[in-house]
Amino acid sequence: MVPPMLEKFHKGQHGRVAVIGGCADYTGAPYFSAMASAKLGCDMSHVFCERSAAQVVKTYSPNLMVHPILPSSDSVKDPKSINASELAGPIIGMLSRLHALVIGPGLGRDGVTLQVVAEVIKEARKQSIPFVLDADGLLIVTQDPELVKGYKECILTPNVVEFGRLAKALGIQVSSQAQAESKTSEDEKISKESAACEQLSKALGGVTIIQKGPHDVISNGVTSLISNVQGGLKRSGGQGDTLTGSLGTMLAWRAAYHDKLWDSGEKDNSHDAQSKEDVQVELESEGKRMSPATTLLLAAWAGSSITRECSRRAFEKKGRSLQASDLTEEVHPSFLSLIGEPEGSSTHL
Ligand SMILES: NC(=O)C1=CN([C@@H]2O[C@H](COP(=O)(O)OP(=O)(O)OC[C@H]3O[C@@H](n4cnc5c(N)ncnc54)[C@H](O)[C@@H]3O)[C@@H](O)[C@H]2O)[C@@H](O)CC1
Ligand SMILES: Nc1ncnc2c1ncn2[C@@H]1O[C@H](COP(=O)(O)OP(=O)(O)OP(=O)(O)O)[C@@H](O)[C@H]1O
Ligand SMILES: [Mg+2]
Repeated sequence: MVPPMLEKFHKGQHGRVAVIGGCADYTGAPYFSAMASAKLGCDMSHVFCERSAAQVVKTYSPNLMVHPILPSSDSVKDPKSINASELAGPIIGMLSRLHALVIGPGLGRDGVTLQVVAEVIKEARKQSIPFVLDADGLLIVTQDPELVKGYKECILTPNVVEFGRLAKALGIQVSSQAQAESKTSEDEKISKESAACEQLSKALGGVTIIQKGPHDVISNGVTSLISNVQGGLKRSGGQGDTLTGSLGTMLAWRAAYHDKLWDSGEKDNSHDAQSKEDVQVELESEGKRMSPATTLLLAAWAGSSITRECSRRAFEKKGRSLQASDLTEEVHPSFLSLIGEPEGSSTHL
């Protein structure tokens, strides 16, 4: 699924990813997310943020393209009477040029902003653009689950608290951590946790969920995986942003794989994997193209594993002083050690 580095490619073909987030309160989250996308290897990394955040994010890095086009109560005349779809126009106008969106890092909870982003989600879905929803973006789903229900090109990345809120909104019973802890074996504990994730994914019509925690549980409602690559021991804020950015690039690469941007040397596959068994066969066999359900799980697993490896490496160097920005520096070495350059890549001239 990872495109090789070839001389024939032009700018943008390795991925155009946009992060929607960044407001007066939070400027770090969209930066960490967009930088993870860029450092993993996408060609163009955009941030669509509130105007008060834009200059700040730009000063963190000249590599990002930062657009102050996300409205808020502070930037509209009358926050009580807005036309959300009209206000979403400038962002919607850019969607057709993007391969993937990351919605939520540092978005904040301003009413106008959330209404506008809900319009962007509707349009992205209409255009079949894959997206990741995190942080305050998940609040939009908690308030209106129909926005994503049944959309197979989307990944939600809730932490423990966000997972609880989503489960409550959808009427799903989540066993408390204490209940899971009380299970005798590790296997039993994991199966209890993946059951809740699987149920939530089913209730949302098969969206993919990465439930973050001591290990990440990934489920599309039919197939569940556990990502248990060793992580670090420091729980600083902002590590979830490396996850969303990495997922953005993985989704862009996945789109390139399905669009046959390069000859992967695999045989065409007319069977569209749906069941757990089908997905397993595709994951274990080589030489045949994978189906979208399989590649989405793989993208989720890769993003999760890379983030945990970044955290482990950064913790090894920095110990308890680890900050989110330390993970950013580990994205490429983590990619190389977990995945590596695909065959056929010309990484040296
Ligand atoms: N540097 C930055 O700009 C950062 C911005 N962030 C943004 O901050 C906003 C709010 O995000 P929050 O994550 O604080 O969301 P919430 O405001 O919903 O707070 C969640 C709370 O749950 C707690 N919590 C987390 N995991 C827990 C667990 N396993 N058990 C018990 N409690 C747990 C956290 O300490 C936090 O206080 C989002 O927009 C987010 O993107 C964060 O991503 C952190 C970094
Ligand atoms: N106990 C843990 N052990 C190892 N890794 C963990 C642990 N808890 C979380 N992680 C990892 O840390 C990353 C961020 O997860 P976390 O639960 O902190 O998300 P978050 O609260 O949304 O973070 P953020 O502060 O960025 O919003 C994920 O990759 C997750 O796998
Ligand atoms: Mg978070």
